[in-house]
Amino acid sequence: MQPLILASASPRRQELLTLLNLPFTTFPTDVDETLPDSISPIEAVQQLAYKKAEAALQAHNGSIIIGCDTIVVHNNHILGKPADREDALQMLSQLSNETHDVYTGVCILSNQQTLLFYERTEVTFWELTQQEILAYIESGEPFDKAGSYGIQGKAALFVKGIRGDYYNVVGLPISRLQRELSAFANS
Ligand SMILES: Cc1cn([C@H]2C[C@H](O)[C@@H](COP(=O)(O)OP(=O)(O)OP(=O)(O)O)O2)c(=O)[nH]c1=O
Repeated sequence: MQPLILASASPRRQELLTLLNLPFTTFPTDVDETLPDSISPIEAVQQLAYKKAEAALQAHNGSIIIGCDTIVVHNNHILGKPADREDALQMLSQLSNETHDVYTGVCILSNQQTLLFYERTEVTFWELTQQEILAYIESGEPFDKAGSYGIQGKAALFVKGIRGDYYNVVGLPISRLQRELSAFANS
């Protein structure tokens, strides 16, 4: 197989990809993640995953690249990473006592082929008090995460229920990726 490269700075994605038992290296990209207002969540995550993979392929011709993007969607609003504490407070208050969707788009890209897919996971939060939200923001955990929370961290305590792949929420739908990657390598 051609060299495998994960186009990501996320340590969580890196850790999850090791589950496949395949040698890989990482190449973080710095693409502009601004989205047009009218874009759907499915288009948004796949478009950004493709952008990240494409940027990495330019630097690693001949490799197989994996690019990913994760967003939170509540009431048709796309929530990315919070800009500041105020933004995190607003997002977490919005998610309290509600169900939202987490979408991760994945792009597998080589010089010859492009494969795009996405996974959606439904997450329901308990009702959160202002005090709980402020303490969570104080922990610093929200700032590099879509929707201002990490299900794998202290925000585990916010989660009443989940439907779909847990690892998709963390940023990499690893079981689907394994299947898509072997289809990609065999086609
Ligand atoms: C909802 C949620 C998101 N996240 C993370 C996954 C992603 O890393 C991040 C969303 O930002 P992304 O832009 O998808 O990824 P990133 O900037 O961290 O890494 P890169 O672009 O280099 O691949 O939010 C969690 O870790 N836990 C969660 O529960």
